Amino acid sequence: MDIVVVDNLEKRFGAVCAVGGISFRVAAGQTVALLGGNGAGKTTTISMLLGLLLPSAGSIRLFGSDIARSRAAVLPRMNFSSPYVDLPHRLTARENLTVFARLYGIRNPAQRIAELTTALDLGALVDRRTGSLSAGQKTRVALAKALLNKPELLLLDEPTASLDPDTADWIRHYLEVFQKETGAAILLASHNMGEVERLADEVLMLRKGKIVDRGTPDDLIYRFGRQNLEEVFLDIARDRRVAELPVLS
Ligand SMILES: Nc1ncnc2c1ncn2[C@@H]1O[C@H](COP(=O)(O)OP(=O)(O)OP(=O)(O)O)[C@@H](O)[C@H]1O
Repeated sequence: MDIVVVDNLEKRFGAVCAVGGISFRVAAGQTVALLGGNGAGKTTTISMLLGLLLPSAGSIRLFGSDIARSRAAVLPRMNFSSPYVDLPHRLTARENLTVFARLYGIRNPAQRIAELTTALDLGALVDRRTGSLSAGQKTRVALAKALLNKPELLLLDEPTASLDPDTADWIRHYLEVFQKETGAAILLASHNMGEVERLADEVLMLRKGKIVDRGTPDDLIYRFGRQNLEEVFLDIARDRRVAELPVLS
């Protein structure tokens, strides 16, 4: 079952075309990754799926409903994590999680927070003020926030940003387990190619708001004749640089 159906989605900011007519689907239990350089349109796409930005054109269907008409019905079934959205600094991590648990109408917030505290190893952090946590610690609290309502659709913008390699690795493992247990659909934006290679069933290569290539990580690596996704990404990025070089007369 398709949880996300995006059709010809566009977002313009004045003269800037941030997202230029992209179409994709994410099925239950599937992870789709948005990959692209700085400014390619990943965050803008995620913001439109969350209903934080209105598309300039195109449509977004989530759980079979047009988000433009049924945002209130679909939002409780989804959640997101982004390093660009800070939780209030003066509250402890537990207080922040409790506020969000209440917003999501979770029946037993204390129990759910305890589960996530164990799962994400937050025991030493959860009663500290959020503003006093390191970037990597905040990332883990943000992930706990994203998992509070056991979302059927999880939007992850750089989910392992600022995490050391060991912590990032077990967070990825935890996301895999969560998806296996719940059948959640995941849309992931990441600059970490190893992460995308490991987690994604399909990769959408974005450049200047357009999908310039797509496929499974293995398919892309094979077609580009490369060893890994990082090399594929560099091929695509370098094409762009060549195309953007000024023409010398
Ligand atoms: N509010 C805004 N007003 C004007 N332009 C914007 C706005 N938000 C994004 N843009 C522009 O839209 C384009 C896409 O930005 P977006 O943040 O979606 O890229 P991204 O792929 O997430 O990049 P990064 O990897 O750097 O996070 C960029 O050119 C950016 O400057």
